[in-house]
Amino acid sequence: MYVCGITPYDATHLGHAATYLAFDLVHRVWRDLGHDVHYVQNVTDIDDPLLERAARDHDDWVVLGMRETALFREDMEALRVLPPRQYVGAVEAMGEIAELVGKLLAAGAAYRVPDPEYPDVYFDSDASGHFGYESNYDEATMIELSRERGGDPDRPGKRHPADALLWRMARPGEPHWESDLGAGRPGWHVECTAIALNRLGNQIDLNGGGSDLVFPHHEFGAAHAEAFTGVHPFARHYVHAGMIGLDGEKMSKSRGNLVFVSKLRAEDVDPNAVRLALLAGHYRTDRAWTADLLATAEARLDRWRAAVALPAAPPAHDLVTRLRTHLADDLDSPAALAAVDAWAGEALERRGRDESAPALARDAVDALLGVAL
Ligand SMILES: Nc1ncnc2c1ncn2[C@@H]1O[C@H](COS(=O)(=O)NC(=O)[C@@H](N)CS)[C@@H](O)[C@H]1O
Ligand SMILES: [Zn+2]
Repeated sequence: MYVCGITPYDATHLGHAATYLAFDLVHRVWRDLGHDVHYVQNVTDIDDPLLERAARDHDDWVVLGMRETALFREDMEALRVLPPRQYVGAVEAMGEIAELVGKLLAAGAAYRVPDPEYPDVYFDSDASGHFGYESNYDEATMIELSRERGGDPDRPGKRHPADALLWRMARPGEPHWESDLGAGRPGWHVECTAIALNRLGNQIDLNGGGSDLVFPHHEFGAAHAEAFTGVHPFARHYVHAGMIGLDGEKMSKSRGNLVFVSKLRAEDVDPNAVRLALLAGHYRTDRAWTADLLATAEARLDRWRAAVALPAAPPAHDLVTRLRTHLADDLDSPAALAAVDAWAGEALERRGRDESAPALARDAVDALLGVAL
């Protein structure tokens, strides 16, 4: 499983958290089924948005990235997200990224624009032979989203407007790395392709992220991999989580309407309540963060904790079965939470005589939902 990591600034807002919680459910379900999950995640610790934020705040971009990456990992641990087996920064993977770009260029899957000053390397969207299958967007949409999300469709000399940058030749004042391609730095998508291919192989089970990664990021991630390996599809499943909003707007760095996990933690909000609040909505649904959502989750957490503290309760075996069934049904966490509500309600109202039930319920909620009672 390759799940795209953060671009390390403005970490960790509740949108990030919701997306990593979605893939934490996948991770837990697969481990519950006995799979030895090889989970890899990157950190986009070199890219235009990070450099822009560092410049805005007169911050060193390396220090900003390290600080925010540390905060992100702390927040993930607080939310009881199981860590990936490998957590790889683009900067530390620079050699293998440049190597992949060189191979794509040598294979004719990439080209340099005829710009004598900056002959940047672009990927030819026709190179994989399957371009567009991941998003299924039409060309106009692709060009629009490319423009909105870091692409440069109007750049003269590109074979196709949406062709993605693979290697940006060094500009004055910009960080750059020596390579056979000349000094420069990588495009966004190829960073993830190199890190995933080199650790997970030519075909993976799941490539995941939020829905704003459908295009261009995961489309090109797939196309770069497939053009290089000839193996299609790169990922058997491309899974995208819905957007968390605030006051009707998507929670995003550009809008600055962010609620941070670390701020809630500093206000002594139990991270398990934050986790429950985000799991109360289906992972693919665009949904809002509200104070009410958190209050409801806190009450739910208290009730669940009271139930598992009982000396005995109704048997919890079919609760475990229900949790597994609901999560197997496209990660239906709302139904899973309702199943625990039902068991806890019965335990608190009518008690029960099974002395092993409270511990079984507690362990199942911990293992499958990641919530500590
Ligand atoms: N409001 C939001 N709701 C849900 N998920 C979000 C939201 N904003 C960002 N995300 C997701 O959080 C993850 C990290 O986003 S990010 O920090 O912008 N970083 C990146 O998208 C790239 N570093 C991926 S290689 C991505 O999967 C993104 O889709
Ligand atoms: Zn990525």
